Amino acid sequence: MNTIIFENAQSAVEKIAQEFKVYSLKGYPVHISLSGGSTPKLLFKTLATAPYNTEIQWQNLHFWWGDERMVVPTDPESNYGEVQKLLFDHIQIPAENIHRIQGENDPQAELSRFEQEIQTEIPNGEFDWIILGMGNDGHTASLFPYQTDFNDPNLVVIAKHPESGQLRISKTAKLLSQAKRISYLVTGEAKADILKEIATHSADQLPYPAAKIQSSNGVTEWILDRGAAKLL
Ligand SMILES: O=C1O[C@H](COP(=O)(O)O)[C@@H](O)[C@H](O)[C@H]1O
Repeated sequence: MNTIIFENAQSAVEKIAQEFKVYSLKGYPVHISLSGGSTPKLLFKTLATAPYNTEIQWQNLHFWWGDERMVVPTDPESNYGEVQKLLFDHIQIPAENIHRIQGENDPQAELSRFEQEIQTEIPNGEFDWIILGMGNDGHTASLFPYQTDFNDPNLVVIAKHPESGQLRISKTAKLLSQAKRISYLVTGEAKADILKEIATHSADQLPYPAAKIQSSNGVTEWILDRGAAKLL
């Protein structure tokens, strides 16, 4: 397990924010996939403030999501809606650089539309950077333990949250693993036990998608704070 451990969550997200700047200065379009849930909110707030809000060349960055809940963007559950509120409303970024999953649409129709958008924009299916989170149950994106088909040949899939039944659209394990770089951002002591399990077992012994999904030909890293890493 390739871990980078920071003193606190703010230092961890600052590291990621600096990487956004590095990618944005490359001078060509860079495709970045964001995660949802609670963990990355601090990252989005940090990116919206100085120096990142003005130093990052936002016009070079294209934003996608690993998953989306099938809700309208104004719903607090919307992964896109949170980024819009915390980040996009505070920076200058061309609308065409934002490739959201349209959670307000019919799931089947949106699955096809979004898959087509990926194929058009990224024909080789290799995202430059995919930032993922991990739920307390070991899910990542909306790929949940015991219900994920790791051999699904498609790029995206309709998933159902195992407890709430909420419908979601998620990138598949196949598409995620084609990324040039995968960074799991995990913070807080609540995730310490599961991180220890992942660090001490081989992925095939575990049911957790977060343990199994890695970049096939690139880098996979775990960006952690002290709390999450306390049992490692
Ligand atoms: O449901 C989700 O959860 C995971 C982890 O979320 P967190 O609240 O524990 O940070 C997230 O990566 C995923 O995008 C989201 O839809």
